[in-house]
Amino acid sequence: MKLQLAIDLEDVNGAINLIEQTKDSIDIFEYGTPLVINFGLEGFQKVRETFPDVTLLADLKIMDVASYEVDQAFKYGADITTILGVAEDQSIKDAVAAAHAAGKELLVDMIGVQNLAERTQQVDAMGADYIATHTGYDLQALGQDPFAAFNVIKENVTDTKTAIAGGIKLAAADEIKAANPDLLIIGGAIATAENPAESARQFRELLGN
Ligand SMILES: O=C(CO)[C@H](O)[C@H](O)COP(=O)(O)O
Repeated sequence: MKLQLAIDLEDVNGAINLIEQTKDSIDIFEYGTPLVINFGLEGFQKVRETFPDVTLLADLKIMDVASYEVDQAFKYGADITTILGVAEDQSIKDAVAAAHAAGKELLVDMIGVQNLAERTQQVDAMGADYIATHTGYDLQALGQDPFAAFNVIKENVTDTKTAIAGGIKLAAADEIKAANPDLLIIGGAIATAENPAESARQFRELLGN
């Protein structure tokens, strides 16, 4: 299981500071959508220039014009980018093709997908690298957690790696271990902790690798 830190802060220097504090414990750093919206890929480039060797995911949540947007993410230094599972099939196929032509990876974010089992099978057949269940902040506020949805994804993939995101805390250690995703995505539980380095270290210890 790999550990991804989702950085949903509102400033690039804060993101850089957080990476510096946690980089010994984290496999993949996510340049979150709020950073994309506020500072675009030029902000992302600053993170890449500061950390040439870390694995960076640009959370673009692409919906259309997929090959162009995927290409842009990689042009600015991303290793992985994201498209939404509710996008058109053609967009997801174009995104997979563009990512693999660049020798990079694509994560399909299933936020908002209603027919999860069927859509997971369809996306799995399109050749994406990761399929992620994602309970967004708006549903987290209503008390939903991502583990039930994650099991639907896990039961319906063949080769695609699985990921889970959305309000996951260390208190869910047993559920995390039982779910055993390929990629565990943690945002606020590390980023807004009193001691992010220690929180990241505790998640790393839970993963046991
Ligand atoms: O993509 C996101 C929001 O759209 C977040 O990065 C994801 O939900 C993980 O963060 P958290 O653990 O704080 O929910």
